[in-house]
Amino acid sequence: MDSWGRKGKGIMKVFVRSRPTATFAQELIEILPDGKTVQIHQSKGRRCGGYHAPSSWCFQLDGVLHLLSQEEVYARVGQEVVLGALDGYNGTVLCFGQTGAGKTYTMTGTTESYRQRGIIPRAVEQVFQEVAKRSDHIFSVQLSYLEVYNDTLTDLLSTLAGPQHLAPRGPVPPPGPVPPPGPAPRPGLALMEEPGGRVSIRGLSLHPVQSQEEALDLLFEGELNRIMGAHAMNNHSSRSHCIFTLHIQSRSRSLSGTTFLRSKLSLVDLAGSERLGRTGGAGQTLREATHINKSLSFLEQTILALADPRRDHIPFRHSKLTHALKHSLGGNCNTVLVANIYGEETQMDETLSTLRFASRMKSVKSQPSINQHVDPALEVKRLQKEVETLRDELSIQNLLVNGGGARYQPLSEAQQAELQDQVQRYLDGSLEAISVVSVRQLQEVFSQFRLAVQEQEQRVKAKLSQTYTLVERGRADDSANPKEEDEVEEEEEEEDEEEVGGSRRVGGMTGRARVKSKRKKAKEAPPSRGKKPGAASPVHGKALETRSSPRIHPPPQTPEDEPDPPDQEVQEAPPPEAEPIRTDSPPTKAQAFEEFKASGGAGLHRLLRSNKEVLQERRALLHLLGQELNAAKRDIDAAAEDVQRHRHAHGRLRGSEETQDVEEALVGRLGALRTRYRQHHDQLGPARAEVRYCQHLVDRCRVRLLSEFESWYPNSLLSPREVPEGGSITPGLVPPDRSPSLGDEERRPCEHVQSRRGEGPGAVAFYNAHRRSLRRRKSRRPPGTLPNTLPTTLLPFA
Ligand SMILES: Nc1ncnc2c1ncn2[C@@H]1O[C@H](COP(=O)(O)OP(=O)(O)OP(=O)(O)O)[C@@H](O)[C@H]1O
Repeated sequence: MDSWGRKGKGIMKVFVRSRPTATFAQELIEILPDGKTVQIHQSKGRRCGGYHAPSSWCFQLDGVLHLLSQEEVYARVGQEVVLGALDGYNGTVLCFGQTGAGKTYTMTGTTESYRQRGIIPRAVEQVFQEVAKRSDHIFSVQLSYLEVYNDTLTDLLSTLAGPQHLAPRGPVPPPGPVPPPGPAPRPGLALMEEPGGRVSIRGLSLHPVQSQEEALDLLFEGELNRIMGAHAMNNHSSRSHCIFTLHIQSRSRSLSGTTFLRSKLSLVDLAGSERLGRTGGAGQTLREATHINKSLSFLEQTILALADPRRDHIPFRHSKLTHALKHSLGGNCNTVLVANIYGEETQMDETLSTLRFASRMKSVKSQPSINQHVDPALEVKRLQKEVETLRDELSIQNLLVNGGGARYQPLSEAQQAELQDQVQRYLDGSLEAISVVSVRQLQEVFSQFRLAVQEQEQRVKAKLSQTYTLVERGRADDSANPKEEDEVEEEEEEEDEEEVGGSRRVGGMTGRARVKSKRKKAKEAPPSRGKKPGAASPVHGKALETRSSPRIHPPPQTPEDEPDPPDQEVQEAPPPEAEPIRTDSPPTKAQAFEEFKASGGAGLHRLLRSNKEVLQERRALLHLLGQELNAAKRDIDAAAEDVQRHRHAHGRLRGSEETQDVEEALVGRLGALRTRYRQHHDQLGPARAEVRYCQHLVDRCRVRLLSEFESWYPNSLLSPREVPEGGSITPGLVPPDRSPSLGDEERRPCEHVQSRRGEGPGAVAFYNAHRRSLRRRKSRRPPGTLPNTLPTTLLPFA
């Protein structure tokens, strides 16, 4: 699929969008039939009649979005940029224009209506739809929301906990009055220029998001925190510039892919340009307007500099806004500008100035390029594999062309013995030179020399010790238990065979780590306890007993290696068979676990068992494959030796046809064996991955079974007074009188959401996020105060 965002034509796209109004100045604003040109005619009353004053201006743009719905606007403006961002191109959409011309409506839309949502929520929806479609890639999406107000940076999402921060957290505020709603000030927020020229904002929170709903939740949270104000031109005016950024990272699922893509999609709602006299502001509003105009004027200067090929310095650092947007204007970015105009006669001066800005922006060049990065760890793996393949190829080539002198595979035992013999003969002087044709052989020769030197040293030491009756000590301890390694392997195997035993694996160690720990403990234990089953504490004894007879399903118990035993009873009680079960007391945890497996946890238990069966099957296959691989390797060594032997024996008769046939047959066999080896080898990786995955599933099932048991145990088997305070309750077991129920207030929006499901695939996520933002707003507003935002109107104001 080819599209603008990915072809990267190198010029910014500029659209004009007009705010609908009943008194649209049709005589003065003419939209030509090509849908791309706007002509502005000077009103007769205002024409100054001078020689230089033109009576009309013509602006050629990429499209005029007049009376178009939000959906149509997004299709023209946003869709391609978003697709580009998912393919690794940086993308920016900016809304610019006079105050009240519809920038926020275009960028965010109304948060109450799914149909009238703007570019940001639509972009979020498209990103997650595409992520779901592109199943051959793994995506990660993070977002940030920055506000530039009076040339100060604010994190609009700092009210939320949990994201990554690049700056240290601010000092703890002293006790005092409750702060007003909105983001807490983050003194650490600062623009940083990294080596290589990349601009980052220290302290701006980055929020990982997994779904459209999560992202919208954050968008609406940020909207709550934006600084809004009312003035004569707009009741609900954004007094700041806002930059909503999606940071997208993707990598191919294929194991051979070592690169990943990282792109930024910046969606910018600029504050409105305004004539100070017309907005009627004073004090705070006037100060804000001065800052807004100043930063927009710097933006314009920056854009003019970007558009001028003779300029080698671009004044990005003049304002926080341009500095933050350094890589979002031109550069390697797909940039789209929406110039919002308010087409009433009284607004003609502002309209003209917006259109002039738009046409200047159109001449800014950009060079979009994919932001591809190499993952060093994966690259090393790929290169290692390539070296292995090349080595194989070299050795085959050498065998076929030069008669197989040089070898690039590890040396066989026979070859090592041959070299050892050569080294010995060389050392005792019966051999003039050692013939070496590969680096591996050279290394082997060196290690044979080292061995020879070490042996010589040993001999000298032994002689000396005999002479001076020296006794060598300290070796006995090391070989105290030669079977230990084997036992470890066996124990490890049995660990895997073992049935789930209550809470013993939750939070504990796994596999080899557990065995090592046990071995260490066994060493540390007093000698009288030894390794005898049952000699230690009951639980310890039981655990060991279980190992010696893996077919008996052990009851759940706390392993001795678990850091915090959850239940004293299980730790200290004698084994079940030692104490008769008291009918008037609750069953032990071990018995309860058996019961749980037969009742509430039966499904999970069955799943665990079948997963384990699959795991065992896969392991057996892997084992078989390993054996076949070893056999193939041995066959190759034998066949290579046959070839050598044949050449050695028939060296002088090489020209004879019969000898050649035999040699060809031997070499052919060797080739076939190598192919078989490679086939087995290729299967090994996927087989190992399968085993790992099955093991992962088994582990998850275990953990799930245990955690469900932990929830089930106190509620099902103990009387209510025995339920520990704060003990968890499994949803299915909650008594009806304790079940959580939705209040009227909660239920109503749910019904509302249900009824709106038909509006579109993302409507439910949109309304869910909206509902949550309303709740947050309500909970933050001090009692008795009015909402801090006014209802959004769809009608033009008078
Ligand atoms: N295309 C449109 N369709 C319907 N209503 C619109 C449209 N454009 C703007 N409006 C309405 O006009 C009003 C002002 O729009 P908005 O707040 O988006 O302007 P703005 O350019 O962001 O202003 P400011 O710079 O002061 O923040 C809002 O009530 C909005 O709903």
